[in-house]
Amino acid sequence: MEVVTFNWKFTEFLNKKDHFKGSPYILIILNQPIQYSNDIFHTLWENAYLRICADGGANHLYDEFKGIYIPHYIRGDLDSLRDDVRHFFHSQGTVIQLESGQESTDFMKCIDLISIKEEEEEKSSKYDVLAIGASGGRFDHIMSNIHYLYKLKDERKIYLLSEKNLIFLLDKGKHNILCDREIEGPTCGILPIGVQRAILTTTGLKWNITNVTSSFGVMISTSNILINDVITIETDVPVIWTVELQFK
Ligand SMILES: Nc1ncnc2c1ncn2[C@@H]1O[C@H](COP(=O)(O)OP(=O)(O)OP(=O)(O)O)[C@@H](O)[C@H]1O
Ligand SMILES: Cc1ncc(C[n+]2csc(CCO)c2C)c(N)n1
Repeated sequence: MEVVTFNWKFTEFLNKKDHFKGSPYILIILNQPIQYSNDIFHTLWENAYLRICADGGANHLYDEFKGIYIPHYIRGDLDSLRDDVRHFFHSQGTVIQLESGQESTDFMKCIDLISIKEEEEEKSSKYDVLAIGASGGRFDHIMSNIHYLYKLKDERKIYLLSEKNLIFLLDKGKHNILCDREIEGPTCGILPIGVQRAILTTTGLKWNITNVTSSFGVMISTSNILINDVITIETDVPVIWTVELQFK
């Protein structure tokens, strides 16, 4: 069985010891306060292939950085984008796209844009997405952001990144997660969201399990602790991996 490896190497990436050599990613700024230090945000921004604000995400970018960072696109139903922010970014060359459908969120509308760009570029592979601001604030928004990890799991890798958490989906199968314990951990969790139950086998954690059934109302692994740099997880259905982040 194929083993899927996740390797973010946050420290190397954020210290810019090395130019980012991972797969190219697209940065989506969601409508939440941007809580990173300037250095970290700068690195996330600089290394992105394309930068997109989901509607009111642009307000935060503008308020936080006073127009230093100009996104390629602002997209959404534009019910959150302030007029002063719209005018400023428009004057700086940002493409502002109104998509008024009320069946999908502005996050999803931004991902639709990425698919459109990939078709235009006739790309055979899909860009990874790094979405910031996905896990704070409104619970329905947080769940919707996680829902899109499931919906798009066969299409591309999406990472939800906040100042405190990294969240991504593990599809059914075997995974090696290479953790950078300078920044990731100590706590982590495996969440069988959207499935009836998952049968899990793990190594590298303080509380490992072997062929154990995990489901809400029975047992879920939260407040677990990384004890190795490499965590292995085997699951028979998709589950959510979450790890605490402590940026120094
Ligand atoms: N409080 C929040 N917590 C987590 N994610 C959020 C939150 N607010 C917004 N987002 C994310 O940012 C995106 C853009 O925000 P925006 O406020 O424009 O939302 P929306 O999709 O128009 O939904 P709504 O109209 O219900 O607010 C959302 O689609 C969502 O992914
Ligand atoms: C069953 C159902 N529930 C809620 C919505 C509303 N909704 C979902 S995404 C979205 C866009 C937010 O900008 C809105 C308004 C719907 N359409 N269908």
